[in-house]
Amino acid sequence: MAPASIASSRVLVCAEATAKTGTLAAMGTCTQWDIFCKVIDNHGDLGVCWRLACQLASAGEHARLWVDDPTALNWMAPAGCDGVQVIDWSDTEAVRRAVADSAPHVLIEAFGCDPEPELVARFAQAPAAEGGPQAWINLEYLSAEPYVEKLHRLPSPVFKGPGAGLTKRFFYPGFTPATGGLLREPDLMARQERFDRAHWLEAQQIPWQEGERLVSLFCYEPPALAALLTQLAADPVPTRLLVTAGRAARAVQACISNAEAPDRLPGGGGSLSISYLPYLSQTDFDHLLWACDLNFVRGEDSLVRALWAGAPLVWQIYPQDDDAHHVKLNAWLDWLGAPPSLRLFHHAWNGFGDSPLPPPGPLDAWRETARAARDRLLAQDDLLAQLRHLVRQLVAGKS
Ligand SMILES: Cc1cn([C@H]2C[C@H](O)[C@@H](COP(=O)(O)OP(=O)(O)O[C@H]3O[C@@H](C)[C@H](O)[C@@H](O)[C@H]3O)O2)c(=O)[nH]c1=O
Repeated sequence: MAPASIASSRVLVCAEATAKTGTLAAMGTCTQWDIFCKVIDNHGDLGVCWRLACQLASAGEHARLWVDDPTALNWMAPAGCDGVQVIDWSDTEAVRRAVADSAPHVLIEAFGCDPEPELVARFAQAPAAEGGPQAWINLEYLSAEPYVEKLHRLPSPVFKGPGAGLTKRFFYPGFTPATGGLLREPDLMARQERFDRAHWLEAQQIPWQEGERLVSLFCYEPPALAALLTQLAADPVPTRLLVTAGRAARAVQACISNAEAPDRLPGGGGSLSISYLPYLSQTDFDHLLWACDLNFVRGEDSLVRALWAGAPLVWQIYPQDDDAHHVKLNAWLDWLGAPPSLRLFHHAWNGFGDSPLPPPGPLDAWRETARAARDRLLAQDDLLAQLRHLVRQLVAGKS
């Protein structure tokens, strides 16, 4: 079951204002945004869509998130989000009610999933007096490859189905000013500054000792995982590895039980201690990244969050069959300005080539790289600001 996050209060505010002014569009704010999300595997699709929905709601918009499997929201967002309505897309009755309820002004299909045809029909026919269909956005995956700048904001006419005659717009998140940017809450940096690491670790019952290096691990099954564990266990600096729930924890446990030299791995002495974490809320996942001296992340959303954390980071990219992820990883390393040590480490961590995994670091240089990248990103508009700007331009016929 999804968390009960239907913000009737905000929906009412929208409805009352509409009655007074005649149109939602006339209000300039409080537009209804319907986001469609299919959970393929892992958590990134939902993680990104949930963040976007919450940021829209915080900005005073009405957001409905359609998701075919909302179960992960139970741990990702146990408190829900005021102003976000979750619609279980696999529930026929919920879909019927939501379609009958209202038509969106902005339709967002995340990662090329086809939105509910009946809602597309309502969207297409929305009368101008009610704000009309303002924009249909195809929100794409994140990449630092050059094609992103070329394709961002391009129109894509719809020829078939209930939306025929309308035009979708590609929206590409990205790392440079000519892309759609990255999701970032307006108060993110201020919250991070106020963060109390010792207090948070204690609240999570993580037995951290002063002087112990903290490393978070969120990964798939990296080929060099056993090598990393062995290195950390042999390092003179003590490390506490905070292993996230799910695939990362299973991968670590498999390494430990398969280890040829288990006496060098945790449980058998050495400098490495391991804490297995429960699934954290997205808010606490951020806290984890803020607390650590080195973050191993994966996929899409955790990469962005690790960039905002400003600590040294290592990315395991989502593997693709045709090895397209090699190009994607290198494009990101180029953008990052990764020093050779970080580049080499990424290649080994992601299983490119035969080089053995070097020891992580130097962490000071990696931190400097991460901070410089964050500064560049902070100087750019965030994804939501860019998305709203595009919608305003489309409404004004200027794009
Ligand atoms: C482990 C953990 C994750 N999370 C959240 C953080 C993120 O929002 C989300 C993880 O998403 P990602 O970092 O993107 O990694 P992912 O590997 O889960 O998702 C991936 O899924 C594939 C299908 C996509 O193609 C990839 O691009 C990528 O998005 O889960 C928590 O909130 N708490 C936790 O304890």
